Amino acid sequence: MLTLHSVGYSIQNRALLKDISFHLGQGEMMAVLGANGAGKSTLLRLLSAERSPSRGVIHFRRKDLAAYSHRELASLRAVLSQQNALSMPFQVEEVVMMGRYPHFSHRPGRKDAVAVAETMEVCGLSHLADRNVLTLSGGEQQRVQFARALAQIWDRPQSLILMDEPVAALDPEYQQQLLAITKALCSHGFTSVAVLHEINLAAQYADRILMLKNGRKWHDGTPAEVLTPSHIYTVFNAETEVFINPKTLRPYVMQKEVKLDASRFNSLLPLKPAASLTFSDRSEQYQNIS
Ligand SMILES: Nc1ncnc2c1ncn2[C@@H]1O[C@H](COP(=O)(O)OP(=O)(O)OP(=O)(O)O)[C@@H](O)[C@H]1O
Repeated sequence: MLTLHSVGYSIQNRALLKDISFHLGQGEMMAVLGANGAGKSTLLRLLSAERSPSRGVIHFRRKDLAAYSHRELASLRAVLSQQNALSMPFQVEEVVMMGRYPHFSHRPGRKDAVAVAETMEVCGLSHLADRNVLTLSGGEQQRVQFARALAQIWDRPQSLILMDEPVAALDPEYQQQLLAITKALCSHGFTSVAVLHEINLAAQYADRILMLKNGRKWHDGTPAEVLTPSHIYTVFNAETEVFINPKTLRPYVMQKEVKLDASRFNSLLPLKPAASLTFSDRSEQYQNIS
């Protein structure tokens, strides 16, 4: 479905991605993990053809990604990016229908209406169909954008879904729901790549995890292969304990509490450490601040 051969991307002589190779098969659900600035969004921009690699080549369905027209790509892959903010008062249904623009020229047809109705139902948005999208909460708007992306490829199994931090604004229920929908689609032939910050959601849903560090591929494999304490420490500089869920055999990562250098930290704070203060000390200090 998707193959990267030694892909690199540079901007103003700075290499943001270096020598990345991997193959993603049809039906796979890949999570991309990495610290802030590791190059995850940049990689997604290359996979969506928003930007072109400076080195190497990306093959999508055995053809150079650069050889696809915009229209062809729009009917084969959908993108849910981090910046989706709308400024016009469209109705929710109209925004979801925007996903169908590549499929009709003047008016939406029956297939388009069905795709919109079905994706809104799957995403639990049917009751919001005629709401002004600007009046929705951040999480609701994110779910509308997810439905728009799904509507774009709804009737095209074998398509690719690319998502950059799709669950960042969602509550726990909808985080699970969005990834469960994506996983269900992958079991029907779709393929997906999602940039995630939530390690345990990646562990729970992804077939495959790609870990990036400083623009390089650091680890690539199943959640159990990739999510070890030493790999996580190398990539995130975070101390963790990893347990295996006996039912799913998937890892569960527990982060250890971070201990700050107390003497240095306390010297930077405006107040004395709370433990050494009496109540009257504290109220006096707060009064002084206000
Ligand atoms: N247009 C640009 N010009 C210069 N540097 C850039 C540009 N775009 C991205 N970068 C840099 O490239 C690096 C990778 O950025 P990218 O957005 O891909 O990281 P990320 O892994 O998605 O990070 P985050 O988790 O914080 O979203 C960062 O150091 C960023 O500052």
